[in-house]
Amino acid sequence: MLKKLEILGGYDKHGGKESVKSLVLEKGNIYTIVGKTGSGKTQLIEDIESLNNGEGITKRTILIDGVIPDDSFHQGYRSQFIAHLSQNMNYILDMPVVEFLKLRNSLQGHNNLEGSPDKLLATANMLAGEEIQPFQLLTRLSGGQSRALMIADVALNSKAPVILIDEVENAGIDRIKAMSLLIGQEKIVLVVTHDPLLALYGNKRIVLKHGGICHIIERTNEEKLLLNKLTNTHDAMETMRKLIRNGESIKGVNYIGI
Ligand SMILES: Nc1ncnc2c1ncn2[C@@H]1O[C@H](COP(=O)(O)OP(=O)(O)OP(=O)(O)O)[C@@H](O)[C@H]1O
Repeated sequence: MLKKLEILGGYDKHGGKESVKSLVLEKGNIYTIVGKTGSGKTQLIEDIESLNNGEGITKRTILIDGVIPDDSFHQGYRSQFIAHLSQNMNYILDMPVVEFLKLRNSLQGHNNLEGSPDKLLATANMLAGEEIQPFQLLTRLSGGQSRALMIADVALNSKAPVILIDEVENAGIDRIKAMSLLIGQEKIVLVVTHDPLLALYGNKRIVLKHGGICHIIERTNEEKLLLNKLTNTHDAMETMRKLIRNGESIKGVNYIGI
């Protein structure tokens, strides 16, 4: 059972040593990864995903519970250790959503209740802006619906203790619900984001510059209060979005925080 993941600093794009020599990531925490375009956010996610062993362009080293994972770990367990939600859509079959989920469960031989097709669909629909119908074809899902399905799948079915998420803000899903769904599972969650609400949602922010981790910001009490206000604004916006989408007028919304 994973206790901690550790990133040992490597080199930035200019060949300088990263200011942060070691960063320990613990279970039950969300870490957001922030920085300008091209600062190396995705590269950091890739280093973690590939469990970089001091090589590659950044020369970072990823330790699992204090040690470099050996070859047998890479061959046998790595894919179950890390779940990566990216912009890519990996479902390629063209069949109704519910049939696909049933087929997948039977192929994997786990008909456990957690990931039953009905529960997975209901969970995905908590996140998707537009409801996914059970008999909708997979290839007809919108980007947001696909994303919602993948996040629900990882939250309910994946045993991976580490989750890497590359930019969910433009995915057309309720990003705060998605985060709370994932964080409820005692996992290490790393999220690349430019969104202040998501950034403040994390306990720590990993700041990148010129390809190197330059510092770690702990969320302050002031930011925590701000997060509450932003969450109220977000909830009000979501309610209004639904009303507008349904062709209704905006009334009776709780405007606290706006
Ligand atoms: N430490 C490093 N040394 C050398 N090259 C690096 C380093 N970190 C990142 N790069 C390279 O810099 C380029 C930009 O990095 P990356 O795509 O990770 O940036 P990003 O912050 O995710 O950008 P965006 O916000 O635009 O998606 C990539 O080609 C990446 O491989």
